[in-house]
Amino acid sequence: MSESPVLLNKHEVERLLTYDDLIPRLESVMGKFSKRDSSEIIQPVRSVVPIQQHSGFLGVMPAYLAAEGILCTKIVTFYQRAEGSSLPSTQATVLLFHPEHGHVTAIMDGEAITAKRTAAVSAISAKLFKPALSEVLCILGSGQQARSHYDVFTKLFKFKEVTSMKTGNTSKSFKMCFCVCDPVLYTLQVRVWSRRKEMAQRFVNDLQDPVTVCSSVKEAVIGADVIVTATGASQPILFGEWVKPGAHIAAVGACRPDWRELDDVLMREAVVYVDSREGATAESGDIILSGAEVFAELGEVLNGSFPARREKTTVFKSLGMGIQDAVSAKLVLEKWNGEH
Ligand SMILES: NC(=O)C1=CN([C@@H]2O[C@H](COP(=O)(O)OP(=O)(O)OC[C@H]3O[C@@H](n4cnc5c(N)ncnc54)[C@H](O)[C@@H]3O)[C@@H](O)[C@H]2O)C=CC1
Ligand SMILES: O=C([O-])C1=[NH+]CCC1
Repeated sequence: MSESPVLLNKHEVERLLTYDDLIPRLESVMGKFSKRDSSEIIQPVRSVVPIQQHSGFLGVMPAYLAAEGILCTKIVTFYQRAEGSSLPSTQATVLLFHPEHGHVTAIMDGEAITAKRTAAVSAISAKLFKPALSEVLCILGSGQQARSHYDVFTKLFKFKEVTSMKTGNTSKSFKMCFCVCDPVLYTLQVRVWSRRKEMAQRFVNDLQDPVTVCSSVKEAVIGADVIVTATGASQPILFGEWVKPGAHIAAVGACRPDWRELDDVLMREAVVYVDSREGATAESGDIILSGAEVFAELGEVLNGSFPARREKTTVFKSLGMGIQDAVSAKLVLEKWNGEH
């Protein structure tokens, strides 16, 4: 008889899954995935069941990683929620199986995994594609993904923007720090926009570090070097005409073939990277409806088959992959096993 599966709740998964451990595993698995060796990795495009009556979707995301001995599936629901709803719009459970015997070895919360692995993958894209001198980060949206992206981007990268010496404003939104190599005061600069300004303000109130709340997308993105779009929008909110040439956009929302976050101008002018070509051509409205050409998968850059065109405006269109959940869940289980 197989042992009962390990059950891990959101709190435990959040505690055990750290970006430092996760990022190298994601880089490795995405690089391998992009070699399309089916004796190594099998990951079909997600199956999605629309729940039209309730503006929701159920997705099933299986993956098998032979060399790592990981057999996994995530079951995820995502809903278009009214602003301020107390229910999370993305909820998930991840199941790990014994690849040889087929029984379930672990059942764990997938909300924390989804939040952290998505943000970690966007951070990998930023590491590869953001301009060498990136001073301003802009986050569109103030939900779960916005928060995990804020956490990992500010952990990995430093953003700053020159500010006038005279505006020595030391409020929460503008914490000053002194740069010893240049006698100018700098402001650590992160900007957030959300549909309702009070939601963006609530987001900022939970943070230790200074973040500027913006009243419009245009105000938030003008001059930004890195832009994260993490919204439930189904129509474009980010327009190419506002985007600084050379900026990097990590586009996380709009995961349906008829949903958009980015307009045609941006999609056609940027060099477009995706997590999976099959996923992008089946599920991304930004790609399908704009007719934009996909330049490469993130994994193809990670495994050296395609270049990172950092000098251009770049879009990384993320949809989420079962292999990302699989390596995250395995990491969580390994850590848990190490403690018990
Ligand atoms: N690429 C990936 O791997 C993943 C993508 N997602 C997608 O990322 C997006 C954000 O997910 P969560 O942070 O979990 O959701 P959330 O509900 O926590 O946050 C959504 C944010 O989008 C805003 N928003 C909703 N409708 C909007 C509209 N029409 N225009 C502008 N803003 C709007 C909300 O105000 C909120 O700030 C969703 O589209 C979700 O499906 C979620 C998980 C993984
Ligand atoms: O990868 C994922 O879990 C999701 N992508 C879009 C909604 C959920």
